[in-house]
This record gives sequence, structure tokens and C-alpha cells, in this order.
Amino acid sequence: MSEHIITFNAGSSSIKFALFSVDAEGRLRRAAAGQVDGLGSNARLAAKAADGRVLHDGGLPAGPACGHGDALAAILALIQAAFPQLRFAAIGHRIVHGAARHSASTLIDDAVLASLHTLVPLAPLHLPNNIVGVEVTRRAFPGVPQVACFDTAFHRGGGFLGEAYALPRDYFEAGIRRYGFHGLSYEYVAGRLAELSPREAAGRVIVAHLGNGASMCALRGGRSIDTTMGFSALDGLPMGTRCGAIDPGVLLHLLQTHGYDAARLSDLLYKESGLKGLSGISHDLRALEASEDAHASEAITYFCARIRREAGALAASLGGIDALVFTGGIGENSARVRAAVLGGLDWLGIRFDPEAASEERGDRVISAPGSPASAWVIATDEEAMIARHALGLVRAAPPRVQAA
Ligand SMILES: Nc1ncnc2c1ncn2[C@@H]1O[C@H](COP(=O)(O)OP(=O)(O)O)[C@@H](O)[C@H]1O
Ligand SMILES: CC(=O)OP(=O)(O)O
Ligand SMILES: [Mg+2]
Repeated sequence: MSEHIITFNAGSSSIKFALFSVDAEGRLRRAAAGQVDGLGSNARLAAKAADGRVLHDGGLPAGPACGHGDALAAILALIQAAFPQLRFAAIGHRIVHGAARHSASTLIDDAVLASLHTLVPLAPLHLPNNIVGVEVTRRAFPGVPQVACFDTAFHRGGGFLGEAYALPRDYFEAGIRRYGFHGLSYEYVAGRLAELSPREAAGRVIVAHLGNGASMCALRGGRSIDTTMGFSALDGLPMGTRCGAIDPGVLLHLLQTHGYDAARLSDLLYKESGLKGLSGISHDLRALEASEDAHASEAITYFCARIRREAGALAASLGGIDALVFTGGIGENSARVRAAVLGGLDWLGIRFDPEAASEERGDRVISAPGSPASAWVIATDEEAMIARHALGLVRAAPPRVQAA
């Protein structure tokens, strides 16, 4: 009987999961995938088997206010009911922050779990939910290896110049560094581009991961050399509810003269800003695209302008670009955002092809034929990347006894 790997990618209010079978040669095949959205307020679980069979589409047993722990338990129950007698080779978790001490995927033991708890203040929107995922699945499957796959790991290796802020050097030693995020997505996209166009993948590539969280990465030869996020997932682009880059003087001003404390500042920066704050309507790009309110289109215009600005900065880090790739929920689906970004990047050598850009199909080139630099849409697959890392680690580790 084949083994399986299940992956969890817990965000602030959602959990994405996927089930993969592993054949004797170590090839991974997706057997099912799904997502819980609206956790804490309007939780819904949608899951499909690879053959298109709907496994669930609706509320959860714990009700609309369901949290991450109950949602995880519901996902596990659903998967076990749909695929009886599964044998798990591993359970893989996307862990958003690994700080300086976790710079590669790792098997989770008590020490790693304790270490993750200490990192919660670095990613308050994500890490508590990542940890709940590990704890629930550890309890449910005590003998199955659990693997932590860090979003920060792909960007490590920039050394002092790549990772330091211009603070006194002690701060770097204390771990106050630029880490970068969405590494699993960038790693997947770099690999996929190498399949589609090895010549461009070997060159200078900018990837724009535009989802609820959004960042951009400069890749040279498939390796990250610069990225827009830093110490936390707040820096760089504005996002669904996060502000992106901001003058730290604003924060001092709010603390010193407006009576803000850390909790209020954290809520402002993580939960009330970005597209939601700018529009006053929604964090969700689909809602803004559907709205006729002037603030909605202003928020989109602002978002696209910041993407163009960061593209310029990353192009400078790379010394020019050979390709720009859009990925993430917005990057893959919003022809409007892609057109607004690419319409202003002709100076980088990207000749935009509006017709290709609005065609809705697969991984594809969206620049005009003969464009000196190309533009692409590539659907990211963080789940596949987690499963590959998890499989690699358990295959490398000594065999363990699996609980019944
Ligand atoms: N068809 C679409 N058109 C425009 N935006 C879309 C579309 N589908 C998804 N999005 C946007 O993608 C974003 C969510 O991206 P996603 O990568 O799923 O986020 P995350 O994984 O960070 O939660 C939302 O802003 C959503 O509105
Ligand atoms: C790091 C980050 O922003 O993650 P997400 O896109 O899942 O919110
Ligand atoms: Mg995401």
C-alpha cells in the first residue's frame, strides 16, 4: 500500500491543505486538496479529491466561529473518512518564521516545537496558527514524523550585507535581521520556471507573490538575492490588511503623541491597513475590483504603483532582468493588476501583450513575442514544496516505528 504525506499551510484566517501519495520511486501525486476559510467568523471547508470528487463544501462541525485547532481536526477526520487506512510517511507544515536558527526544513521534536513558541512575537499573525497545526497533528498521529518547512529558509545566505539593518552591529548578532518570506512559493516558482524556460531561470528573475500576504523576490540563477519583506511579514508591499514599508518615524509618533501601545500598533499594522485600510471596504482584491467606490480603485492603483516601485528596486539589485513572474491569488488571477504593473515597466524591457495577459489558462508567458525581458504567470504550489521537503527529510532520516 502506498504511503501519503499531508501538508498544512495555516494563515491568519485560513488553512490550506493537500494530501499526496508517494509511490515506490518517491514520486508525489496529489490525491486531494482543500482549504478552510473565514476561521473565527464564517468558517467554511472546501475539499476535493484529485479526480474532482467534492469531499466537502460547507460549514464545519464546530460552527462558523471555529478556530484553527477544530478546523485541523475536521480536516483530518474528513481525509481519514475519504481515504480509509492511510499510512502517513510524514506530515508537513509551512512555518512562517524560522529566524536565524532555522535556516532549513527540519523534523519537529520537542526542542523544535519549544523553539517555535519563542518565535511567536516575530510573526503574530501566522506562527500561533502554525504551532496549533503541529500540536493537533502530533496528538492525532504521535508516531508520524512532522516536518517544519520555513518560509524564511529560501532567503538565508545573504550574509551580513544581505541581511543587516543599519543598526548597531549587536542587533544583527541578536537576530534583528532581514529574513524574507514566501520562500516556499519562490522555491516552487523558481523550479517551475526552470522547467518552462531554463535559460531565463538561470538568469535574473523577479517573482511577485501577490496574495493576502504579498512580497517580491529577486532571483539570480534560481537563488534569492533580495526580497521586499524583512524581519517580519510587514515590510515591502502593502497587502490585504498589512501596511508594507512605512517610515518608522510614524510609529514613534503614534507611540509618543497619540497614546498608542504595542498591541494597538500591532493591530493597526497587521490587521487594519493595506488594501483594507486604504479602501475602507475590504482586504479582498476581488471585492475591490467589483466595487465602483473611488477608494476601491485608488487602493488598487496604490498597490500596483508599489509593485512597480519594488520591481525597479529589485531590478537594480539584479543589474537588470530577464523575466518577471506573477504568482499568488492576485498575481495568478487579476488581469487588471498585471496590466497596471506591466503597463509601467516597459523601461525594464518588458513589452506587454494585453491579449496574452488576459487569457485565463495555465502557466504562461504574458509578454509580447520578442520582448527583451519576458513576463509570466505561474501558479504557485507551496503544498507541493512542503511535501517535497517533508519527503526528502524522512527519506534521509533513520526509519521510525509508525503508530497504528
Ligand atoms: N479571480 C480573482 N480575481 C482577482 N483577485 C483574486 C481572484 N482570486 C483570488 N484573488 C485574490 O487573491 C487574494 C488571496 O490570495 P491567496 O494567495 O489565496 O492568499 P493567501 O494564501 O495569502 O491567503 C485575495 O485578495 C483575492 O481577492
Ligand atoms: C508571510 C506571509 O505574508 O504569508 P501569507 O501570504 O500566507 O499571509
Ligand atoms: Mg499565502
